[in-house]
Amino acid sequence: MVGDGKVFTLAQVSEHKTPKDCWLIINGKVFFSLPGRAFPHASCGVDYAIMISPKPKALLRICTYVVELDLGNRFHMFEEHDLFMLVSVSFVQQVYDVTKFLEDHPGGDEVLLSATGKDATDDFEDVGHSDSARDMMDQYYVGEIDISTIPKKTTYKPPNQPHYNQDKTSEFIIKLLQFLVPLAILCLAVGIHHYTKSS
Ligand code: HEM
Repeated sequence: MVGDGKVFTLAQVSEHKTPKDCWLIINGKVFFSLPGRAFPHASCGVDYAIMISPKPKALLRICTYVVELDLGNRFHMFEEHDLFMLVSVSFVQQVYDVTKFLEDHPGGDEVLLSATGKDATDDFEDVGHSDSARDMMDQYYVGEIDISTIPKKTTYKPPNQPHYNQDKTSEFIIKLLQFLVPLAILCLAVGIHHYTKSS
């Protein structure tokens, strides 16, 4: 189940990128429900796995994201048995209309404008915004984005390495010949010298 807000595509959000109309896509808030309990807001991110999980590897096997529940300013660390319930998690990104905030943003309006038309979560997180900054976000919330419309992050793949010959035998034979051939020539020369001298 996803929040009640309107769901936008990336293309729709990208239309709002001017100083008079500026929307941002931030965060990876998670909406999901556990049997009998509904948690409307939870933030997620792989970084939290390292921070909060006693068993990050086990956790990451179940779900790429780790969820940290915000229960009224108290953080709930998942117990191991909770993790198996993450299968029903839906990931959504919030859309914020920050037009009215542009002038007042302590980081300036340019950074906000440059963060439009894409998932600005990393930009937002890199700054290390305070809790009060996060609290302010709710007033600019206009909906959610359909994350399937956001291109997946591409990971760097090194170009294919040239195929090295693993068989070292031929290399060894060449080195051996480089040593044996001059030695054979030397022996032959010495032999000829002795033969001609004695005759
Ligand atoms: C709704 C979204 C946002 C809100 C409500 C917000 C709010 C704030 C607030 C209150 C501060 C003062 C410092 C703090 O309390 O953490 C701040 C600083 C800053 N913000 Fe944002 N911000 C938002 C989005 C962004 C985004 C997307 C970026 C980057 C592209 C950004 C970049 C910065 C920078 C560079 C500073 C200055 C940090 C410093 O000088 O130490 N902000 N923001």
